[in-house]
Amino acid sequence: MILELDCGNSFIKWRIVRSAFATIVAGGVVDSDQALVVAIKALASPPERCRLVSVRSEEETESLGALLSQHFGISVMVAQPAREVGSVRNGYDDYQRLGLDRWLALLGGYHLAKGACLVMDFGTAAKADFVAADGEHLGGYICPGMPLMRSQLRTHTRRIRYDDASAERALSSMTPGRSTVEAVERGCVHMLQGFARSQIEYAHALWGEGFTVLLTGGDAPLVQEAVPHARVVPDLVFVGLALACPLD
Ligand SMILES: Nc1ncnc2c1ncn2[C@@H]1O[C@H](COP(=O)(O)OP(=O)(O)OP(=O)(O)O)[C@@H](O)[C@H]1O
Ligand SMILES: CC(C)(CO)[C@@H](O)C(=O)NCCC(=O)O
Ligand SMILES: [K+]
Repeated sequence: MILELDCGNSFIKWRIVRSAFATIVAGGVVDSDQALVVAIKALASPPERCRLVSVRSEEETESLGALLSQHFGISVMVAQPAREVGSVRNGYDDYQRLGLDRWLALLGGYHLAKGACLVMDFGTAAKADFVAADGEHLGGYICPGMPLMRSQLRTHTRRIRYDDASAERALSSMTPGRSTVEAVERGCVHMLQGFARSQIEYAHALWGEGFTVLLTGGDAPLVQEAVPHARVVPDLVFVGLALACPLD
């Protein structure tokens, strides 16, 4: 059993897979290291190995690794920046600066698309990355995701206040908002969808029709309907993690 972790800015996504590329046995989303330990302890059989990707600080990532080896006696393989993996070449001037969640998502995207692809990840931040047919990463874009847009509006205005339950209800439709919560929630979704559409336009200009669009991240479903031909792959970062950290 392999424990796989994607440590994002807001949440830790975890799952247990049977062998390197095989079946998913369990999985979940937690908001702290402690909650992760509790979730893994509740499993019928403990993991024997672990691989993870983190966009957190080195200290935070190390302390999570230490916690896992303390509780489960497993060694932890941590995804590292790379100039290339297989035929995919990191497009940053300084390859170490490219966020590892982006790097793994685009490795996974190219692996699945087997050709030119546009990979978009809608998490705390929204990210888009372009990989050409020969595996060259052309670079990408980063902007605030849904959680950051919404919290900026709530924090920097006096009269935007609403709870999470009404936010969820507001997204049952995309017609112009008739209350604050509808106006903000739907407005932010439009921002994400507009971001996605403009990336696709750019990909069209570069590659014509010959490319695949892949969507991932917790808020990918909010964008999906605006991008009818996209493939939604919730575990895209894990696909890349298996390629960057082979355990077999
Ligand atoms: N089951 C879920 N668990 C957690 N977040 C979810 C879930 N479903 C949807 N979301 C939404 O997904 C967003 C967070 O996405 P994700 O978990 O991909 O972020 P992250 O990995 O912490 O951030 P980033 O990828 O930018 O580092 C939030 O807006 C959250 O409300
Ligand atoms: C952009 C985020 C925060 C998204 O999780 C992450 O990929 C990151 O910390 N990246 C480093 C900066 C960069 O990718 O240029
Ligand atoms: K992520």
